[in-house]
Amino acid sequence: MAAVDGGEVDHLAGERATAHFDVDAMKVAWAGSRHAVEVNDRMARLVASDPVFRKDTRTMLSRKELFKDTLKKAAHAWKRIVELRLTEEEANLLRLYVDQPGYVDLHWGMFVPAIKGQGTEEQQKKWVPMAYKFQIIGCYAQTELGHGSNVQGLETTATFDPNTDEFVVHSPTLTSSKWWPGGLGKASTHAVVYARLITQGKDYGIHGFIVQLRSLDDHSPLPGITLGDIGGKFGSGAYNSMDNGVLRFDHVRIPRDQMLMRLSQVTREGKYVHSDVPKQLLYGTMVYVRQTIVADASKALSRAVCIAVRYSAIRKQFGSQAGGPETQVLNYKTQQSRLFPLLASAYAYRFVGEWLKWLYTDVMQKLEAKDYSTLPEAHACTAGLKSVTTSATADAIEECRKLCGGHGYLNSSGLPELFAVYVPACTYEGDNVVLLLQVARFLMKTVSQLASGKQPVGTTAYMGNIQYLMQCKSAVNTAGDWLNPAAIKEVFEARALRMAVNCAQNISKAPSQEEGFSELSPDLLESAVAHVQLIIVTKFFEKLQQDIIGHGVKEQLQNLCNIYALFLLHKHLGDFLSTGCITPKQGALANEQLGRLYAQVRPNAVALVDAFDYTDHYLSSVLGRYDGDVYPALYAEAWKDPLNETVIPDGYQEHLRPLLKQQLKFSRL
Ligand SMILES: CCCCCCCCCCCCCCCCCCCCCC(=O)SCCNC(=O)CCNC(=O)[C@H](O)C(C)(C)COP(=O)(O)OP(=O)(O)OC[C@H]1O[C@@H](n2cnc3c(N)ncnc32)[C@H](O)[C@@H]1OP(=O)(O)O
Ligand SMILES: Cc1cc2nc3c(=O)[nH]c(=O)nc-3n(C[C@H](O)[C@H](O)[C@H](O)COP(=O)(O)OP(=O)(O)OC[C@H]3O[C@@H](n4cnc5c(N)ncnc54)[C@H](O)[C@@H]3O)c2cc1C
Repeated sequence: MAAVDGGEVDHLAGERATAHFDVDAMKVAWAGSRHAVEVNDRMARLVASDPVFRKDTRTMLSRKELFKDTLKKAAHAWKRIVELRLTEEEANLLRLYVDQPGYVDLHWGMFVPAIKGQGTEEQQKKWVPMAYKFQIIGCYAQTELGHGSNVQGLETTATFDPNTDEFVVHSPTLTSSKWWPGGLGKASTHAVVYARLITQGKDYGIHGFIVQLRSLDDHSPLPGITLGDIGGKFGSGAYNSMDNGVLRFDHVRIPRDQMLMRLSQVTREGKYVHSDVPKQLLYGTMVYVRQTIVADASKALSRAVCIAVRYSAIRKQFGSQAGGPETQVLNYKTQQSRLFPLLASAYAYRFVGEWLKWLYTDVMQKLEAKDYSTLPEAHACTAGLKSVTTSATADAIEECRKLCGGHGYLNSSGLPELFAVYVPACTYEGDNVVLLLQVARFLMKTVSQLASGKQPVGTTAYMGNIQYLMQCKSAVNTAGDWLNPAAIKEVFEARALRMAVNCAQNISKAPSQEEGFSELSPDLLESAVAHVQLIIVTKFFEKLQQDIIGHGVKEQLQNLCNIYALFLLHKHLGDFLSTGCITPKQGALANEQLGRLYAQVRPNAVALVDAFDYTDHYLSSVLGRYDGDVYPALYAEAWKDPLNETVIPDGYQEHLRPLLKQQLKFSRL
């Protein structure tokens, strides 16, 4: 079934007819199962057909109107979820297709997971049902005006008072004001607040506390609490639907049992007791969300690519000398070499996101059984993949805007808003550089353990092959040799390992480990990126080993996988050459092969984006319409702008007319 909600004529029918594969089967490969295709399709259509979820005028709304519209949509979504008795999977998809950031994201995405992950069973029994019924609305209040990345540097205090069996939550300085939490500004009634726990005169560092912020009767802030929105953000529409907030506490008292006590407890007497679980589990909610952000990266990227591919097939510029028809811009090799790697990346991120979800579930099961051994790997993978996929996706959305020429700059193309809503993903849930440095630390630790004979496992298992990978030379002789997965994997592994080992050796020459790490941090970032790119390439190859059904589907995915890997090789040629993994000639052969692969993708490009199965409502782009009827839609859209409500603009009488009617006063004019 095609995701049409556009017009009658299919201007892209010719493009669709040239596809060499079964699009419906590709939809299954993309979504993960036939069931997933069906649920996605049903939820997307449910949203698209409901007038409350319209978003075509969103960028023209004022901040207040936009926020109210978000409240309306969230309440309506909840009503539909309850009425239709949607499952959690369906409800989550409904939220996704409503496509408007709002307090519910933080309520479900962070507040509830924080209580589930850090609360005792008793605390979960008390708070989770209320949150599930929306009797309370929660947010995740960690970041402060003065500190975000450095969680251990937060300043808010929660001091235990044994006389009343309460914690006193306080913001001692301006910089300790909570700043940024989504949903905090106007909607939330409660928050999980991260604060320094002080008891019996000692500071035990950061812990989570459930704090009520607003009255459940009239929504006014409770005594001692100052609350507000932190102000307008980048772009029109976009993330301005979210009430990111500021919060200050003036000696606010909460019962002792509102400290989240799964990891550590404070007794009635005020004694601090730490359980035998690693203290990093305090960061568990962030790990969970980073994993969902990787899955979301493929959504955002595929959306931008879908728009750019369809429009590039419609848009024509220049023609034959003989005055023949103009050329579709998609036929230009430059357009292909900019666009097809992004198409391939969308598929790559989709599959690595699927794998990461599996890894996360596996780690959670192990944690339940008190096996904490895979926690560092889970942290490194979520942090690294979050960083690499969001940075590349943000860049890619902007590239798609440029690929759409001037029209890409119009709000009606959908790309400006998509970009504005997406870019903060490079910052929230951990700044991408800070997170890559975490990966680098993990890599340096792994390298240092190699000497002691400890065999690395999981995504660093390749490092165990150090003898071979440090000296191997690629055997690629022809462009076609680059189609061999083993040839690609070998050079990606050798590059990642050699970069990590180089860093480790250079760090060891520094006066101290810390100084060396700091001095080498730009190189460490690149080393971390190389490791993460290897993971993505490897997971794509592993996906191809699975049972993939449908005419031509596997072949298309193989092409995309090769494009993804060879594009990275081309982009980071300096790494591969300087580490001696390949020769300049082999680099040139990879580029030659890339060109051939682009030619194979060309007739399939439109069908490959159709396989994302997006409705026109979700894409919200006149350029990315399923039917390709771009020009009438662009033309009609312009007339909807509030500026066109009147022929003569507001301000004509005051500012334009006097100017035009002025008497010339300058003699020389
Ligand atoms: C319609 C209704 C529908 C309803 C239906 C239902 C709908 C359902 C809806 C669902 C919607 C979902 C959508 C969500 C949307 C989200 C939106 C975005 C929101 C954004 C939120 C945020 O933006 S929220 C704040 C995030 N703010 C950070 O992200 C701070 C980063 N900053 C750090 O994270 C730490 O500050 C940093 C740097 C590690 C240093 O940590 P540190 O100071 O402790 O120091 P060290 O670096 O020394 O680490 C010491 C040792 O801990 C190890 N380690 C560190 N972290 C670890 C970890 N996580 N796990 C394990 N181990 C870890 C490390 O590897 C070391 O290990 P070792 O000692 O062995 O080497
Ligand atoms: C849209 C949005 C929504 C958010 N939602 C929430 C929320 O719901 N709840 C919440 O608690 N927080 C939220 N945040 C806050 C967010 O998590 C932080 O902004 C983020 O973690 C980055 O921290 P920071 O702002 O302190 O950046 P900083 O750390 O101040 O970064 C500034 C610069 O310094 C660099 N830098 C910092 N440390 C290092 C280092 N060690 N080495 C090298 N370079 C470094 C960074 O790379 C960056 O270039 C949100 C933020 C945004 C933008």
